[in-house]
Amino acid sequence: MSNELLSPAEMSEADRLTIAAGPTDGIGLMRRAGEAVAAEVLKRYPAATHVHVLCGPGNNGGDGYVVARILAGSGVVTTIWASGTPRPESDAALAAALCPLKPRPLSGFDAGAGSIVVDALYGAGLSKPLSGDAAKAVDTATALHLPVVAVDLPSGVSGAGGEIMGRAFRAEVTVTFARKKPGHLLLPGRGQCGEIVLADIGIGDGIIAQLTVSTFENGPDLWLQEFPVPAVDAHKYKRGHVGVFSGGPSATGAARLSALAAARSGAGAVTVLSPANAMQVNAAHLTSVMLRKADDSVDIDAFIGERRPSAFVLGPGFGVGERTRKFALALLTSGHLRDTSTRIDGLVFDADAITSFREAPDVMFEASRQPNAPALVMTPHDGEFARLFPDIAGDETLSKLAKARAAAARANAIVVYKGADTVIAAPNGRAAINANGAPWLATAGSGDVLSGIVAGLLAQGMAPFHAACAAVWIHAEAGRRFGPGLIAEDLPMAMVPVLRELVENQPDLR
Ligand SMILES: NC(=O)C1=CN([C@@H]2O[C@H](COP(=O)(O)OP(=O)(O)OC[C@H]3O[C@@H](n4cnc5c(N)ncnc54)[C@H](O)[C@@H]3O)[C@@H](O)[C@H]2O)[C@@H](O)CC1
Ligand SMILES: Nc1ncnc2c1ncn2[C@@H]1O[C@H](COP(=O)(O)OP(=O)(O)O)[C@@H](O)[C@H]1O
Ligand SMILES: [K+]
Repeated sequence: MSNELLSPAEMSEADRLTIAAGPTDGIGLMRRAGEAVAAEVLKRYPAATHVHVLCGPGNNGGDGYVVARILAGSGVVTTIWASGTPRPESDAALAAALCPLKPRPLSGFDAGAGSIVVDALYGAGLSKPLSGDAAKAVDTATALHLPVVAVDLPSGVSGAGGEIMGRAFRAEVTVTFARKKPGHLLLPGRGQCGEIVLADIGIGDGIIAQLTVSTFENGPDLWLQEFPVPAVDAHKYKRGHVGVFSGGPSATGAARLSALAAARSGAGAVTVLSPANAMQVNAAHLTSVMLRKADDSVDIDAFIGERRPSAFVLGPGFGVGERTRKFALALLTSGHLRDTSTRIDGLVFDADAITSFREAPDVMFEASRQPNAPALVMTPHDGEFARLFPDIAGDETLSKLAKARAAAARANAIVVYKGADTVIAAPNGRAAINANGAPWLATAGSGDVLSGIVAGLLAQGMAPFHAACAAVWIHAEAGRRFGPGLIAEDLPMAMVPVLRELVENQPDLR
């Protein structure tokens, strides 16, 4: 697998383990890193008149000296602009010594039209906001509209969390090594990277395996093995039964969107659970999806007892308040109603089910921590996240990845922290960052569809973290492929070709 995302600390550990295992040494890794960047520059900009390589004082700068040496050796007019000098006897100092070009001070950086910038100022070691000559270099490159090739990360972007520290280069291409870093996928960092090229510099899969990485880029590699495909002798209830709670007569659409998505994602049966006064409205709009009255927890218990649902969605269009809290807690404590052979595989709390606990989030967390509680997946967008986890949301030292992890641990739930860079985090610290979406998904009801897909996959027995990851990826893929004109109603149908490809690519078709 190559979907692991390495923190700066994990990357330097990979570096250390590789060198310890031999035969590659530190300068060997640096040489391969520089060669990969130089090859990319030569391939992409064959007509460049002049390449300006900006070198920092650390190993990122060391990579830059290798790039400059290769480019100059290939006949490209090359200038090095250096900020500080590498620490004596470091790999970077050796790379600088092997480079025949005399560096000029970064303070004087200037470039003519047709030039290319190689940004090798700071990478994984960025420790404070860009300032002084480095910040000025960003401004100069931006003002001159120069194409930038970033080494490892655009300088100023945090590899751990994607934050922009002070200022950052906006690269056309970023060449990174061994594995991507979270900062390549999280916003705003992702927007600064341009195209990301992953170069093999000799850090093997065996080394990465020793790191026990817990952060991944979301994609089929992570969960395809587990993706549900019905067995030959399947019947509809074996494929899972999802219950989706509907709001009142003027707020029923969200639940139906969610229900349809649950059905499309492969649940064998889906029931909309409706207040008595919204039964007619729902009935007028449902065909394959079933309908049943659910006004209170007695109705919920009866449904669970008689119809053996395996997953529920609560929240879309449901309304904020005491009734929602009661329903949520009834579901979280429904374990006692089921024997282990027919337990509820999971709950999805979205929208109003999240907001309803804003005054007393601990009441929900307490219930979700009980040993019998069904697995809980929550799908907050930014606003909902801040209502349930105000202190985590407001902590500016935390990245979106760290926030999602902290929330998942506190709530004992899978947290799908939505947005253009959705993060899926589990209470045990595993997390995935999603990057296949598109802004077409920013349309009313899109989140309702997502909650239904999660429930559909939970009902088919996928483990909660993987169900959430798969749902987010499928939802994003469907929206991205559909493109302009997308509305939430289109998403369930747009999922079909995506699902087909997943099933056809499944390694273990039953
Ligand atoms: N770890 C690995 O496996 C490999 C790392 N390589 C390169 O090494 C880089 C990491 O090297 P380092 O750990 O030396 O880190 P960097 O070269 O990214 O930066 C470290 C240096 O910059 C200074 N610094 C950081 N932020 C600053 C700021 N805003 N203003 C002024 N000074 C600042 C630090 O004090 C330190 O001297 C990677 O990004 C990559 O380019 C490659 O050589 C290949 C192998
Ligand atoms: N710019 C974007 N790029 C990619 N995905 C996006 C973007 N904006 C929103 N989304 C996705 O669209 C969905 C919107 O959900 P949500 O905010 O709950 O909307 P609604 O409440 O209207 O259903 C989420 O899955 C989110 O990740
Ligand atoms: K850089």
